[in-house]
Amino acid sequence: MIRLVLVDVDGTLTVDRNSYEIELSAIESLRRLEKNGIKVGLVSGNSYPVLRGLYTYFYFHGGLVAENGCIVYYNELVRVCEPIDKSLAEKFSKIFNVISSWQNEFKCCDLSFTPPTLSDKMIEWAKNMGLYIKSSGYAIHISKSQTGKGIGVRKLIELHNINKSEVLGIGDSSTDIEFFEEVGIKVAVGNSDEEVKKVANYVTLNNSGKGVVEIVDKILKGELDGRN
Ligand SMILES: O=C(O)COP(=O)(O)O
Ligand SMILES: [Mg+2]
Repeated sequence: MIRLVLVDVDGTLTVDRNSYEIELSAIESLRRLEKNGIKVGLVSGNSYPVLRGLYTYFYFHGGLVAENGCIVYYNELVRVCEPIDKSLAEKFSKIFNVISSWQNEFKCCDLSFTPPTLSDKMIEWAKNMGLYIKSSGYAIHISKSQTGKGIGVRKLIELHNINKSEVLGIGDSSTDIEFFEEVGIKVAVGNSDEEVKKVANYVTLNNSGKGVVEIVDKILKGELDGRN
């Protein structure tokens, strides 16, 4: 029985993977889950203030995981990672001529940069600095801990005191693969990275937010957890 649905934001709740426009029909759909007793949570590389704002006004009640797993909120705020030296934001953006996200000012542990293209030189620099580096397709992320959304999702599920088999996750990019390892049912939206589709239990026919609408319909019909 699905009791919690966790959704990535950029590329999953948006109209497409290269857009910041929220697919409003996806939000309306997820609210149907909440009305049917299934809580909805957000899991993203975005900062806590951004995610807490979205979570509050989407009127979801399943909690959130921000900063690619480092910050968890569900009735209480839990920081799961080591803080990063924030001066690295300016250093990294100068060395590689990338834009340091405005959100970095509001982050503790995971810094992000655009454009999202990861180069071998960046990977080598991060390794030499003892940092971890990845790209979500929207931004490059560097952190001190080997964070991943999975570490935060595991903590959030613990706070819910439920089993991972009762949790369904929806995502689109490589940063969602660790997230998927911590949930029972893994859903990739239709335009996901191929590596995400490979590990998914279900790939939606529709892309991004419309894929969320599609999967919510299936959940409510009981088609995904063996009830139909
Ligand atoms: O912050 C990013 O890089 C993208 O965010 P996401 O984890 O919601 O896809
Ligand atoms: Mg995403």
